[in-house]
Amino acid sequence: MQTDPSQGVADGQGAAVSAGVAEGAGRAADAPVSTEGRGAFVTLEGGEGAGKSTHARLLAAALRHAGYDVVQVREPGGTPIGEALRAILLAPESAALTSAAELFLYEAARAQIVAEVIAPALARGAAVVCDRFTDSTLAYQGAGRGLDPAFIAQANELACAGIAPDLTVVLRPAPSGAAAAEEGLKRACETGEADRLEQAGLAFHERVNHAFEELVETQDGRHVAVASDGPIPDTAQAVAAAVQRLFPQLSAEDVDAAIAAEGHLR
Ligand SMILES: Nc1ncnc2c1ncn2[C@@H]1O[C@H](COP(=O)(O)OP(=O)(O)OP(=O)(O)O)[C@@H](O)[C@H]1O
Ligand SMILES: Cc1cn([C@H]2C[C@H](O)[C@@H](COP(=O)(O)O)O2)c(=O)[nH]c1=O
Repeated sequence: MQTDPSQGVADGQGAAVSAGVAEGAGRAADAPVSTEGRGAFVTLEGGEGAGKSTHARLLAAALRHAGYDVVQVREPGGTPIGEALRAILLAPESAALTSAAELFLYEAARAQIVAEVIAPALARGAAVVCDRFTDSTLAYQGAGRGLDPAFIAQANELACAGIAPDLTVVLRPAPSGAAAAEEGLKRACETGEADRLEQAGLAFHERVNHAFEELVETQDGRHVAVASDGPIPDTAQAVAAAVQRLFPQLSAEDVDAAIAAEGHLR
């Protein structure tokens, strides 16, 4: 379970991002991404323990080192209301929460962070790095809980008010959905008591991880898979390479600096 509630707005300085775009839109995987004057929006996705918070943090630090103005956030959370909803959603004591109630709480947290943090940051030209976003709802409440994906897409749209990620890095702690679920849960549960979602069972998490695989397989030009089954520095460089077309100033040296600052060894 990710317990650090300190993720929120943290601004760097310097160059605004000159890139952005509408969701999916059938881009080639290596095509440049245009953000039409606003900042760039990157999301990190994957099942439990995939490495999202580690790589959101390292990517944000590398981008700041490269001179970008960066806002790093997580979902659910990132605003006082969102963090309160996160506490309800993750508490094992919330076991009675229905799937519909769960969906609406995630969407409420999302509507809040989009309005309060993400939209204003993008409007001023900042880069936004977000740990989980709308794809998590499709994977967890759609594939995991069995709610209608078309309804979820509509709910996502309402909460996002026209904002969509330019690029999404899907982290894979193992090559297949089933193995990723097992390895990711093992990693996540090593770091503390399992939260309500982590307690949902292996079959649930296999469906979730399979759904992330399916999003990558759409080859829509937004979803990029990155293996997180090796050393953290290698994955950090691969994440940076995956988003480089949004951030031309970002270099391997910036990633090295972020890695060194966190004390990771090669
Ligand atoms: N290549 C890697 N990249 C990221 N994390 C890794 C890697 N290899 C091992 N790990 C370990 O996996 C664990 C989970 O990482 P992290 O908390 O970043 O994942 P997460 O996806 O944010 O988890 P959660 O879904 O529980 O919030 C950490 O203990 C981390 O050290
Ligand atoms: C955004 C979102 C998240 N979830 C789930 C996924 C995780 O189990 C938790 C968040 O905790 P983490 O430490 O950030 O991994 O919430 C979900 O089910 N639906 C969503 O839309």
